[in-house]
Amino acid sequence: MKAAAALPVCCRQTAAASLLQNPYPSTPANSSIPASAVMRVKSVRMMSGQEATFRRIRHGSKPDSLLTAHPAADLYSDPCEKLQRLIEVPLFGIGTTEKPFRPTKAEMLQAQEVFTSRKARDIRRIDNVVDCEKAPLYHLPEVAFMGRSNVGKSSLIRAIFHSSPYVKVPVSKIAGFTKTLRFYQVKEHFTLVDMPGYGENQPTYFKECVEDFLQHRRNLMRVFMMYDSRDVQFDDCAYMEQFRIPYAIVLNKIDLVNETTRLKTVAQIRQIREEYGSPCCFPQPFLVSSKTGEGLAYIQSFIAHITSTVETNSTDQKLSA
Ligand SMILES: Nc1nc2c(ncn2[C@@H]2O[C@H](COP(=O)(O)OP(=O)(O)OP(=O)(O)O)[C@@H](O)[C@H]2O)c(=O)[nH]1
Ligand SMILES: [Mg+2]
Repeated sequence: MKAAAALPVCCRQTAAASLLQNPYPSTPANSSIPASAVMRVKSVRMMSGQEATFRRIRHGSKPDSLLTAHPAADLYSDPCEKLQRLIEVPLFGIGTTEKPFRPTKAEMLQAQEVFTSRKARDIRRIDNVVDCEKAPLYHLPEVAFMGRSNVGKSSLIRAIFHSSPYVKVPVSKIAGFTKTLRFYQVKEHFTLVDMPGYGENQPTYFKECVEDFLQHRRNLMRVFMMYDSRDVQFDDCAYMEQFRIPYAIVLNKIDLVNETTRLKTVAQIRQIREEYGSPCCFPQPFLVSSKTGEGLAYIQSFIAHITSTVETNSTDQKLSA
């Protein structure tokens, strides 16, 4: 396939440079969400003890369920839905055909079980390659996590596997830590792929490695475009739109930003989709914290849903097919 566009770090030399210049401005000019509505948002504090409990579960020796361990906590509610309650303008859903992903608690518990391992081989790393042609096609659906260095891709995968004590996902505070495509197989259901980050300390072979993967991987169901909630620039989405790669936006590290910042970013995503069309972008962004576990159950459910591992009836199938 011809390479007409490249990811932002490489895009200056490509024909798609103009498309990528600033397709998603950081301050939408005509946002239909009034600034006053955003500013009226009250800051909501995190539930006390939530982070500590999540840590205990993550490092505990026996597999546990994040959801059942928090019967009273809001770990299985969608942080995005909480934002929606604060304003009247819909944050996502353009027209009448788009419905947000709303798994029930029972469906979330089922998804949680998918990511829980009781044997070492249930969930495991199966490959670690630079050249995606060297990674076999596993005949399983694949989902991949991409984004700039240090946004927390590996940390999110580690958090997703928190009930699987046998699988180790290396993370580091040093940007550019993950240098290869790392494939994790989840039982006989699907594979998750952790990708090298771009920007700071990106590997020299990044373009070949990641673009080949994105353009040629036949089983790739969805790419999670990850951002650090403190510094969101949607300049890389144009690449996904151009190559028609289905993706969903993930705002990680929400523990580090307040409700107002979250709301502004989500409003910006809505604006972008309206202006740009964004047929490949899943309408609903996922707000998560790999550190506290907030939003984790939602993204676990979404992965289980799009890989047809857990049926989620509350979703418009058209959006996630
Ligand atoms: N506060 C907070 N810190 C986080 C969160 N997620 C990741 N981090 C921290 O961010 C740093 C980078 O995390 P990684 O998961 O290695 O980031 P990455 O995107 O995989 O980075 P590369 O492999 O370099 O592309 C680490 O110090 C993590 O502890 C989060 O949700 N909240
Ligand atoms: Mg990494």
